[in-house]
Amino acid sequence: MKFKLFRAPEGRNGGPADPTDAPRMGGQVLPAADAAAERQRDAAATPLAPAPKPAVGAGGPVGATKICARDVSVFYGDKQALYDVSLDIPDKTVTALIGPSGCGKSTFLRTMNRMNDTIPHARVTGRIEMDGEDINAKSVDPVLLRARVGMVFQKPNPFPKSIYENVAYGPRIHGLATSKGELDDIVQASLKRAGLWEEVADRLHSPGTGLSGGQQQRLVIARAIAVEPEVILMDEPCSALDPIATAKIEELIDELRERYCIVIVTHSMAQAARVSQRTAFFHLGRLVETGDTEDIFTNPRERRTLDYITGRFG
Ligand SMILES: Nc1ncnc2c1ncn2[C@@H]1O[C@H](COP(=O)(O)OP(=O)(O)OP(=O)(O)O)[C@@H](O)[C@H]1O
Repeated sequence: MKFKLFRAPEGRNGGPADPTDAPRMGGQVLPAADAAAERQRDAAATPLAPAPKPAVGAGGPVGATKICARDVSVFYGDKQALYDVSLDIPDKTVTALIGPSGCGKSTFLRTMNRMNDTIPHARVTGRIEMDGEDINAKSVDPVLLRARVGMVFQKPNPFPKSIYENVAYGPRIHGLATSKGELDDIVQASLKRAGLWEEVADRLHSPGTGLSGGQQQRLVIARAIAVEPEVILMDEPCSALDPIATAKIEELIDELRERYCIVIVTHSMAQAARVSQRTAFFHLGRLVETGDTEDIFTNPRERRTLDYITGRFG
């Protein structure tokens, strides 16, 4: 059962990955730049890149455009954090947002489910459409939007409730199950899809906070999946995890992309190369370049992208 994103119908208007692991793609070893991602250095502002062309990514064909951002700027009070970003995000694809610290990756990620609305003094201009609908329209209920565009944060944040309740909470408040049996099925299916079922099946009523960090992150992903999202936003989902837990989440991301549109912010060049089919490079609040991940890492158009992925700044 699906719930509606909009309150009323509206017309169409409009932790690092393993640091020893150099990014690899198509058998080619790419420049290791993860260490450099920790460093910061200013550089000149960059021109706006054109919207990306549909293309075939490293891991297979990318889907049709799911989210379309046009001329998106974000201000925190008087300070502008994002400048006229135009980017098409394809469905059933992992899109990685990369760039040095403070370049606006998380700010842009948050525009896609209106999380910036929750930040005092944050103001968003421009237009963002999901399936052709303006997500900032007055008729859009941000709570429903955030169920359809789920978010996973850097630090796993399970509710202080049982594993079962963590996953059941969303479907219950959104009325996605009509019986306890149906709710049980949703919980089980979500935990399975998040690759956690085998590990927690015998302790569903234990606290979610008692799980390991990697398990907690998979629980949070199960929680997001349980309300049938179409898009999953991930803000450095592995940065608090060890390499083994990171590898599990990366495998999971690869599986999830068959069903969802996934956007991931990562500081790890190796991770972006491993998990994404599309990459967008941000610098100083501007989108510098976007394209197939393989192209961005092996043959970037912009000098600044090359300098970043080869660790000349970060
Ligand atoms: N809530 C906020 N209030 C004021 N300024 C903010 C806020 N959040 C972010 N900023 C500023 O906006 C700019 C972009 O920040 P953002 O967190 O989006 O960058 P980022 O690329 O995700 O950085 P990082 O990789 O370090 O997480 C930075 O200058 C940051 O200081």
